[in-house]
Amino acid sequence: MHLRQALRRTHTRIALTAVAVASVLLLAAGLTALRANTQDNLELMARSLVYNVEPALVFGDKLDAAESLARMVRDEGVAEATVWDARGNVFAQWMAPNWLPCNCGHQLARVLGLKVAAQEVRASGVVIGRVELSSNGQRMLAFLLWGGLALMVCMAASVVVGHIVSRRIHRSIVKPLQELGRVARAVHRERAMGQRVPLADIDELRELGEHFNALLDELEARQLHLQQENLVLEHKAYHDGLTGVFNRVYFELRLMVALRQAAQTHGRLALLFLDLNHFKAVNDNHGHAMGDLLLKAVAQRTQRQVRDADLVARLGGDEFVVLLLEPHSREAVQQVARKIQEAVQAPLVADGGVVLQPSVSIGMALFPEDGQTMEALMAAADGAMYAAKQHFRAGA
Ligand SMILES: Nc1nc2c(ncn2[C@@H]2O[C@H](COP(=O)(O)OP(=O)(O)OP(=O)(O)O)[C@@H](O)[C@H]2O)c(=O)[nH]1
Repeated sequence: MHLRQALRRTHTRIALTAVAVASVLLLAAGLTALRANTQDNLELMARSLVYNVEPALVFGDKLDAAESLARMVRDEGVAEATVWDARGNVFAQWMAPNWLPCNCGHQLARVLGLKVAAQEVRASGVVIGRVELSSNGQRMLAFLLWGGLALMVCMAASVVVGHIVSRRIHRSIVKPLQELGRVARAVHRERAMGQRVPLADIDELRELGEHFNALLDELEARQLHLQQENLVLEHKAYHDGLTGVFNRVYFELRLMVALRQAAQTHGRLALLFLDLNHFKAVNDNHGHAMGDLLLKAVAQRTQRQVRDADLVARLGGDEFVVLLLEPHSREAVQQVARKIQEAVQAPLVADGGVVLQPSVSIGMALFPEDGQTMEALMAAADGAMYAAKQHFRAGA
């Protein structure tokens, strides 16, 4: 069952019970008071009748007694009024016309214990007759009917009010709870950390919403921190710390994938191996920092000579490698190698006016003709670079 239905049901039950209990108690109290008042009235009227019918009894004037009866009790809620003579015979009588299909008022009066009001008629201290009055109970019946009607109206009003109250409560309690659920679901399923719950009007729920939002703030900050850390770690894992180009791990991964794809599509690949000449002398003569500067310059200069899709990596020390994807021909690769060599070997002016004259040996290998596995291709490029270095040494 939904909370809204439960609230509506509970409110309606409480309201109906309260109205019913209050109405029954009020009706009971009202009837008791009315019964006492009716009994008093009957007694009072019986006493008045005694004085009015006494002359008629003394003179035996039944007509006058009947007129007195009718005149006095007609509109006073009396069911039956009887005057008895001293011998116990009916001297005069008046009976109220009954408009109702049943004798409900009279029966109600009996149920409520309303007694017949009786008074003796005396003349000169001698009992000459008796007067008896019984109530028709119609005032009490009317009270009961109007009270019942009012009870119905109150109950209908309670149902309406219960409905309105439950809707208000639903809006102020259930809606905020639904919002909490919606945001929690979005965070859980879609990792939507940017979502926040709107704050409710009810203090306790607003406090809950504030705590929830604070928790989301913290989670979002942690997630951001983790993402940044992951990026840094990923960068560290695949990049060379000094030069910023890719490292050996990443190069080997990419070469493996490129070889597989090239084998499937009958494509071509080219590998250039670079090794600086006499790099040790730079370190020795100008210091390690100058050596680092040269390594960074070599990385940048090489990177500038290739396309974005190609890959430059530092294998370690003064060794670099370039992976060229889909080269047109061996001549095209040789041309790229020449461009790289020219760029790297341009003079490098360091701070303090020191001018370095870098030199590099480059070896190349092509897939598939020079090697079909990663190891074979790298060995071929390394061999070619070694041959170029030997050539350089022989010339130097
Ligand atoms: N500044 C600097 N030097 C490094 C770094 N890593 C390696 N080296 C040095 O680079 C040099 C590389 O050695 P080699 O390649 O044998 O020296 P080379 O003088 O270039 O010898 P050839 O290649 O035969 O011409 C070594 O002296 C290493 O100490 C680095 O990160 N920074």
